[in-house]
Amino acid sequence: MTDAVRTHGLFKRYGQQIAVAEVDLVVPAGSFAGLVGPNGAGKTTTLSMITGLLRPDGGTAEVDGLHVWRDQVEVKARIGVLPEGLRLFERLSGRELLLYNGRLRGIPKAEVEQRAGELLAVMDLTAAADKLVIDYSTGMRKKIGLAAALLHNPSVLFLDEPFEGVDPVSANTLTEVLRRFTASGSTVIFSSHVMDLVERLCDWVSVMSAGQIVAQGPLADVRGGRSLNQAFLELVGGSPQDGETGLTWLGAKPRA
Ligand SMILES: Nc1ncnc2c1ncn2[C@@H]1O[C@H](COP(=O)(O)OP(=O)(O)OP(=O)(O)O)[C@@H](O)[C@H]1O
Repeated sequence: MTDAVRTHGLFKRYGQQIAVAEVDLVVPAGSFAGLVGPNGAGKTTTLSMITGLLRPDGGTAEVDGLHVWRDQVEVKARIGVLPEGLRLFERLSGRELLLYNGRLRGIPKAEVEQRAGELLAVMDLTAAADKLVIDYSTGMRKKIGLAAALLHNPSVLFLDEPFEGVDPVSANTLTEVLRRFTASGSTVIFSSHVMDLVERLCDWVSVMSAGQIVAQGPLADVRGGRSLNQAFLELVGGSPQDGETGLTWLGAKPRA
């Protein structure tokens, strides 16, 4: 089977800083895949290059066997993206935003209206459907962004920190929507810092550290009998004691 995503030697530098150092990321089709790593590991930079938002300095990226930068139109038709720091059209209502996105994607009007109504209902946004996006909360923005990314039924969905700012009830709903999506053979790739969530949702994990993939494969293999959190700490070189060095002054009572 074709991998949903495959990169070869993907590379990006910002001045002296190497953000992504020849990364070979693989995600099998139909996976619910997690991309994890500490702050600054290169996750957003990697996802941006795979989704055609940022041009790599080296290497290649393929989605469904198509070259991201050579077959741009075909790739963009197949993917849905919820990027970090998503910019939305603030002066449209949630419903208008979905209808506009659907028309841009070339979906017939009646079909877009039906899909938009269903997505708004599933995301619990029906009551806010006619409110301007500028008045949406952080979690509501994530949900309308996710609805926009799903509207054209993409083959591969890329989500950068999709659960950040989302309340637990909505997070459960999003989880169910995404589970249903992968059960039908589509692929989800999401970045997260929340190991419990990744462990609960994902069947495939890629761990990044300092611009490189340090572990990748089925969840059980990456965990290796440990919790994912423990495996993560061992892989990225952290230890639970690290936070205890220094800071002896913090919390110390002022001397009388
Ligand atoms: N536009 C930019 N200009 C300069 N350096 C950048 C830029 N974007 C990212 N970097 C650097 O590239 C490295 C990787 O950043 P990136 O945002 O990809 O990490 P991340 O794994 O997504 O981090 P986080 O978990 O904190 O979101 C970091 O060292 C960061 O400082």
